[in-house]
Amino acid sequence: MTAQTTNTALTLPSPAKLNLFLHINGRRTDGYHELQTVFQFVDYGDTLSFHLRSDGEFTLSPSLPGVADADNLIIKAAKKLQQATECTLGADIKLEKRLPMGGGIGGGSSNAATTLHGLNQLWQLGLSEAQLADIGLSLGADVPVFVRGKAAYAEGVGEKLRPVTLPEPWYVVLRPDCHVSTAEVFCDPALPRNTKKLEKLPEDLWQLNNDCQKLVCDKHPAVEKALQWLLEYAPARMTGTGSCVFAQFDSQIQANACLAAAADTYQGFVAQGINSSPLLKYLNT
Ligand SMILES: C[C@@](CO)(OP(=O)(O)O)[C@H](O)COP(=O)(O)OP(=O)(O)OC[C@H]1O[C@@H](n2ccc(N)nc2=O)[C@H](O)[C@@H]1O
Ligand SMILES: Nc1ncnc2c1ncn2[C@@H]1O[C@H](COP(=O)(O)OP(=O)(O)O)[C@@H](O)[C@H]1O
Repeated sequence: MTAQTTNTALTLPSPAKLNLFLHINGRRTDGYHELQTVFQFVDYGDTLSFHLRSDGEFTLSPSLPGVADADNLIIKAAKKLQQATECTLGADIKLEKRLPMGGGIGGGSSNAATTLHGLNQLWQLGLSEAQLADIGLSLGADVPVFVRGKAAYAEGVGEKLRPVTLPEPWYVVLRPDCHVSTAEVFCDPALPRNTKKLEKLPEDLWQLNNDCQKLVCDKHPAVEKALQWLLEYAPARMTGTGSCVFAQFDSQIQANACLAAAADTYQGFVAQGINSSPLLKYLNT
C-alpha cells in the first residue's frame, strides 16, 4: 500500500480486519449484542484519495455498485465529521476497492475510519483519535478499532478496545460466493447469545470459536464448503458474521500454495496479519 500527502491532497490505505474469534455474550436492550473478539489487521485493503474542496461539497468516484453514494460509509463519515466540527470544507474522494463487500472483513468500516483520519488531517481539524473513534462508533460498531489502528481485544459492542500483541502469521482469506447480512445474523433466533465471558484471553485463540459460524454455515452451504476446503490445509475459521473464511499459515509460501490450489473454485487473497494498521504510518500524529 502506498500513500502520499500534500496540503491539498492525501492518499491513505484502508486495510481489512479479521476476527480471530467471536463470542456473543448477551443482547442489550437496544438490540445490539455484547461480544468479545480479537481484531487483527491484514496488510491488504482499499486505497482512498482525498482532494480538498473549498465549497463544502463531496464527490465519490467510482461509486460502489448497489450502494448509493449517500449510503456509502465514506460519504456518511465525511458528513458526520463536517457536521461535528462545523467545517465548511469538502473533498473529492477517490476509492480503489479491493476488499470484497459484506464479507466480515470490515471494508466499509475501514473506509469510514480512513475517511475520518484523512479529512481530519486535510481540513487541519486537530481532533484526537478518541474524538474520531467516538464519531466512528455512531457509524458502526467496527469503526473505532480501525480509527485506533491497533490489533485489539474488544468487548462491549466492539468499541471497548485493549491493544494486544499477537503473532503476525500469513492468512489465506476466501470469499464464498454468497452474501451474508450482519443484521440478519444478529436477528436470527438460532444465534447462540450466552457464551460465558472470558476473564482472560488464552494464548492460543484457535481454542476459541466464532459463535456465528455454525448458524451461517447451516444457512449458507457455500460458507461451509469453503471452510471445509481450507481445513484440509490449516486451522480455519469464519471472520465476523461472514461470509469470508480464513486459514493461518507460518509462511507466505505455504499461504500462496493454498491460494493457488483454491484459485479455480474461490476468490480470495493472501495477506499477513499485522498488529498496527498501515493507516497510522501515514498520519501526522
Ligand atoms: C460483529 C462484527 C464483528 O466484527 O461483524 P462483521 O460486520 O465484521 O461481520 C461487527 O462488530 C459488526 O460491526 P458493524 O458491521 O460495524 O456493525 P453495525 O453496522 O454497527 O451493525 C450492523 C447490525 O449488526 C447488529 N449488531 C452489530 C454489532 C453488535 N455488537 N451487535 C449487533 O447486534 C445490529 O443489529 C446492527 O443492525
Ligand atoms: N465504503 C464501503 N465499502 C463497503 N461496503 C460499504 C461501504 N459503504 C457502505 N457499504 C455497505 O456496507 C455493507 C457491509 O460492508 P463491509 O464493511 O464491506 O462488510 P462487513 O461489515 O461484513 O465486514 C456492504 O454490503 C455495503 O452495502
